[in-house]
Amino acid sequence: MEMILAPSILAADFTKLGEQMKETEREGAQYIHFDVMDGKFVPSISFGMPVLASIRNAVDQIFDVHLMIEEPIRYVEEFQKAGADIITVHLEACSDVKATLEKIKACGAKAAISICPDTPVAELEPYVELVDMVLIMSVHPGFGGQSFIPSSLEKIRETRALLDRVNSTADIEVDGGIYTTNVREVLEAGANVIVAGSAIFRGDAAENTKNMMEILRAYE
Ligand SMILES: O=C(CO)[C@H](O)[C@H](O)COP(=O)(O)O
Ligand SMILES: [Fe+2]
Repeated sequence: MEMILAPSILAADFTKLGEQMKETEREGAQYIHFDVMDGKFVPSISFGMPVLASIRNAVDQIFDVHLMIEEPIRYVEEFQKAGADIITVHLEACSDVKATLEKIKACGAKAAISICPDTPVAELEPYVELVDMVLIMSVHPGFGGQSFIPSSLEKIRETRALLDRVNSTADIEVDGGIYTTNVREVLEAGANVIVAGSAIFRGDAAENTKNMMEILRAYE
């Protein structure tokens, strides 16, 4: 299975964002992770469609858009048009999860579902056959730079067991507090898409990507 790195630009230096994204691309990061926050589902506000559209063509990486917004069904079409390849919505944020996932697929993007640290994996069960990816949050969504919550490892194992039964081709992405020091445990638990913000963009993005990719490739 291909191990994928998704650098989260939330932690990037926005005065040189294009160049930093290119550095991660040159060193082998296959995705760019784009965190959208609405100040309601999560306390903070980040960026939205115009920013995505403006950076979309700076790189050829897959744009992995993580919507931390209430009722994301309202915006999936606009994010797809702005350049999203994968759109992740939170189970906790949707009044109709199935309709939201179907709308993502209908506009031509890949659909993913995420759960917060306090939401049990069992709640994913009705939706896993509809998705291309499950995102397990390993921090409470809303901010970069937090510490990895250790109980996430058991949730990753449970999700892998669920997918083995229902949708074995789906990916498991994990997001929050992942560094070269703990990424091995996350991969060993069954994840194959790793989001990393601070670990990539604090310091030398090229060097950090290279080091993370070296670990990921050893698990392929
Ligand atoms: O979704 C997120 C926060 O809600 C971010 O993707 C995540 O926090 C990445 O940042 P870091 O690697 O610094 O923890
Ligand atoms: Fe994220």
